[in-house]
Amino acid sequence: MIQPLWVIIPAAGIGQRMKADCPKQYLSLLGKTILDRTVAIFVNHPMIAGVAVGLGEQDGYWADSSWVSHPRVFTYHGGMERSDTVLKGLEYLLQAQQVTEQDVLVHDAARPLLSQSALERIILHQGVQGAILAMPARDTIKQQKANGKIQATLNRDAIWLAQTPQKFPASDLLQALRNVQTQGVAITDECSAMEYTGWQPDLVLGESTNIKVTFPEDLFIAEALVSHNINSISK
Ligand SMILES: Nc1ccn([C@@H]2O[C@H](COP(=O)(O)OP(=O)(O)OP(=O)(O)O)[C@@H](O)[C@H]2O)c(=O)n1
Ligand SMILES: C[C@](O)(CO)[C@H](O)COP(=O)(O)O
Repeated sequence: MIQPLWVIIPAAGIGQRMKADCPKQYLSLLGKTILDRTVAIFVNHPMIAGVAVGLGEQDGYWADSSWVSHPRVFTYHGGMERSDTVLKGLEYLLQAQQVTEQDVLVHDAARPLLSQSALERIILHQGVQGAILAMPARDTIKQQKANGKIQATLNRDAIWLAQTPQKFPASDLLQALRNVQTQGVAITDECSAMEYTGWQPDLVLGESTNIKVTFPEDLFIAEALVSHNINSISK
C-alpha cells in the first residue's frame, strides 16, 4: 500500500505572458478558476495526503476559492521565483506537516487538466531517483543561433518536454533547491535541481492534454478540452 503523498502547487506567479488583469491562475476556465480546477485534481484523491498551495504575498484572490476552508488544503507564502515558492513549500511541509523522507509531488497551478490516470502513473512509478511526467517531442527540433538562424536540427528521438507533477523525496529536493540557489544556478523545474545534484530521474509518460496555460491562446485550448470533458474533474 503506497503512503499518500503531499502535493505542492506553486501558485504565486503573476502570469505576465498571459497579459490578463489578474494572475492567470485566477482566470475563469468555464466557470471555475484555473487554480480551483488544479486543486480539484488532488484534494480528494486517496493517494494524496494533502495539498499545499504557495500564494503570492499580495494574493487577494485565494479568499474566494472554493477550497479556502477545505481541511486538506493548506496555503503558505511563495517567493519571487517559482523555485523559491517550491522551496518554501518544502520548508512548510517539513516544519508543519512532519514530511521528511517521503516523496512529494510538485504540480504547476497553471496545469489544470492533469488526468487522474496520469497522476496515478507518476504516484505509482517505482523509481529510485525521482520521476517527472514528460512528453516525447512530436515536432522536429531546431536549435537557434544568436543571430536567429538555425544552428542545428536536434535528434528528436531523445527529446522529451517536461511536465508536472514532478516527484522527489522532500528532504532531498529541499537540499537540491537550496544548493542551486547558493550556486546561483537558474532552473525552471525541480528536476533540474536534482539533475544538478547528480540524480538521474525517470521520465514517465505524461499526456498532451496536460497543458500549461501560459499564453492567451492556451486558455482557448483549455476551454475546448474542458468542454469536451477531457481530463477535467468536473465540467
Ligand atoms: N514566483 C513564482 C512564479 C511562478 N509560480 C508558479 O509556477 C507555475 C508555473 O510558472 P509560470 O507558468 O511561468 O507562471 P507565471 O510565472 O505566473 O507566468 P509568467 O512567467 O508568464 O509570469 C505557475 O503556476 C505559477 O503560479 C510560483 O508559484 N511562484
Ligand atoms: C515546470 C514546468 O512546467 C516543466 O515544463 C516548466 O518548466 C515551468 O516553466 P514556467 O516558465 O515556470 O511556466
